[in-house]
Amino acid sequence: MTAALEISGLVKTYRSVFGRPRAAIDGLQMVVEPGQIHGFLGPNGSGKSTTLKTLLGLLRADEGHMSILGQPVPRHQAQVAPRVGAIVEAPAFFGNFTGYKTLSLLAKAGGVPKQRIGIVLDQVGLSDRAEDHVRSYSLGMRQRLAVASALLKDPELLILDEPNNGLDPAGIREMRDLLRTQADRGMTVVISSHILAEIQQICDSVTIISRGRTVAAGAVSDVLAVADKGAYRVRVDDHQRAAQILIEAGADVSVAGDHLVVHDLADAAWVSHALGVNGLWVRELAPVAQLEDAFLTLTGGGPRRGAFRPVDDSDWSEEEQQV
Ligand SMILES: Nc1ncnc2c1ncn2[C@@H]1O[C@H](COP(=O)(O)OP(=O)(O)OP(=O)(O)O)[C@@H](O)[C@H]1O
Repeated sequence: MTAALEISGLVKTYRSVFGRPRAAIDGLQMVVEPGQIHGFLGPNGSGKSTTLKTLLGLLRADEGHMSILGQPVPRHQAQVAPRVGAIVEAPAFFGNFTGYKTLSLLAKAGGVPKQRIGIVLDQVGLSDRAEDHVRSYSLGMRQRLAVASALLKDPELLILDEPNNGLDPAGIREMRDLLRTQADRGMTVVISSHILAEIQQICDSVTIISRGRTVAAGAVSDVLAVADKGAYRVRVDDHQRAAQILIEAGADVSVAGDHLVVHDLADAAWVSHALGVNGLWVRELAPVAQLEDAFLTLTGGGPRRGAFRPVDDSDWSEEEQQV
């Protein structure tokens, strides 16, 4: 089956007049199968927006191959554009226009039949506010209006950069249902997000990037299994002191919110013993099973040696590889 989206060996370097050239994307790989909801994840500055902008023809790549719905881009961008809906940067709406008028202008400009406006307003839950001015909309409602504008042409591929920004928990749930309904109808959805628990609930597959490179990709369960190897989630009352004890005892530890993740652990009992003899009692000790932990394991300080990396790491310095 033809991939909905395929990127290989993508390189994008930003050049400024004064500073050094900066490789924002450095050999990135990504494949999204049709009909899936795919999470595109990475820490701040890892290159997600640059990748999506390059894919959509807003930036020019230095190297690499990209295709959308089986068509190489940017060569066939004009042909695929009507089949792709995207929000990559928060769109600016006119506050004096109503939601309906905003969408009707966009529909007219895109040659979309008027009937689609009511349908998409309904899909994003804005029908009852359609005649209100956009300036009276909350951030979350503007976000939903943006998604409605991307859905207008009933695209085969929908690309959303941080679609849950500004949404309250109920709004996030509605967005999840909306995207799931679209995927069940056969639409492929790519979302970038920092809300990893949300991604874990909604996505069939993910690509995790760090420093412009792919560090893990595949079904959510497969990515968890890769990160899971030897990584344990540890909860204790005083996790700062626990981290200190474990690091002094030679463990590779990162702090993840209110708990620790201990990496490359051969024997989990070693942790409870090391903490127990120091008077700290372990409340939870479990293999990593949350995407958030997997994400930290895979991106903490950059790609880790031994983690699944379908890209060449020969140009990484020894120091960088060991972080
Ligand atoms: N116009 C630009 N000129 C120079 N450097 C840039 C430019 N845009 C982005 N960068 C740099 O490229 C790298 C990747 O940025 P990008 O915005 O793609 O990351 P991101 O993963 O989308 O981050 P975030 O999650 O914070 O939005 C960063 O180091 C950023 O500083």
